[in-house]
Amino acid sequence: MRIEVKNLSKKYKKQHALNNVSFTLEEPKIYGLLGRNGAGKTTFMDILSGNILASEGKILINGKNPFDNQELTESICLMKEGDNFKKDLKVKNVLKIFSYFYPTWDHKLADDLINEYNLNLNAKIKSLSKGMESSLGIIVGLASKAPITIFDEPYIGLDAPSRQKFYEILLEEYQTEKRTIIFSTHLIDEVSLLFEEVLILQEGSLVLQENADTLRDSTCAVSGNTEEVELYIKDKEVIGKKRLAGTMTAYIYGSIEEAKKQGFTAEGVPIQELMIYLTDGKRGA
Ligand SMILES: Nc1ncnc2c1ncn2[C@@H]1O[C@H](COP(=O)(O)OP(=O)(O)OP(=O)(O)O)[C@@H](O)[C@H]1O
Repeated sequence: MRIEVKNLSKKYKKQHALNNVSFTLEEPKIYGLLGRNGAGKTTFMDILSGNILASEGKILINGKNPFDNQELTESICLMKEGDNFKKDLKVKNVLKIFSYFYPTWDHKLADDLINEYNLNLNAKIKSLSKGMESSLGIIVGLASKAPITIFDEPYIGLDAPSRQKFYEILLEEYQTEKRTIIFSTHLIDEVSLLFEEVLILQEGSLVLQENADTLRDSTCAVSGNTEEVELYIKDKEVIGKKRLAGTMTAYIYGSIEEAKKQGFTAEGVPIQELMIYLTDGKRGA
């Protein structure tokens, strides 16, 4: 499904959670939506899911507005870090409700995942541990097979092996059937290999949208004497610069080898580091 975000803003009183954001998600991919606390990620995901209205601008999914549009909301599954389910329901009731709601629901996958995560179907949500409740969120998100599936830090309380299992199953499922998966996470190092495209929000604005392989393979951090680095990057595409006491690190699109040949210190830029750099309010260029 094609998602077009057009001049999207959301204001809470005077606070801009999103400020004139525009981008397009063209095709089914695994998108990483990154940004620091309060950057506007959850607000964006809530508007996309049709849960809240934008103050200005719009999101169109295949040309239509998701707010109050059942046909579209059946195609979108948003699982947040908690409070996805009513506390008095049993696990089996939750599965039944979501299976009715999503026409694409995969019963077999849901059953397999319930076994995998060892959940008791008769347990009430309020009796589940944080990790167990997170597992159920992951199970519902995956089994919904919704063409747009959104995970907003869904792993609170999940231990590392359980998260690893989730990433593996997500990839397996995605490889058998592509869908748009939007993943918001603070565990960037852990998840970044899953991403095919990365979007970074900073204080309500989009500061980067890029193919993840391009970020991994075609960006580098070049460090050295400020004047020499400035000269070297003059004709290059620069993502940003960081200065420190006569030295400079420039984040650029370019080859590590080439920069090394010129005598600079050069290394790849992990997505985590790029995110920190791009969202550092004090960065100086
Ligand atoms: N219901 C609300 N009422 C008032 N302000 C809100 C509300 N929801 C979000 N905000 C504000 O909007 C901004 C963006 O919040 P949002 O939850 O979208 O960020 P986020 O990127 O998801 O953050 P985090 O990584 O901490 O979850 C923040 O400044 C937040 O305080």
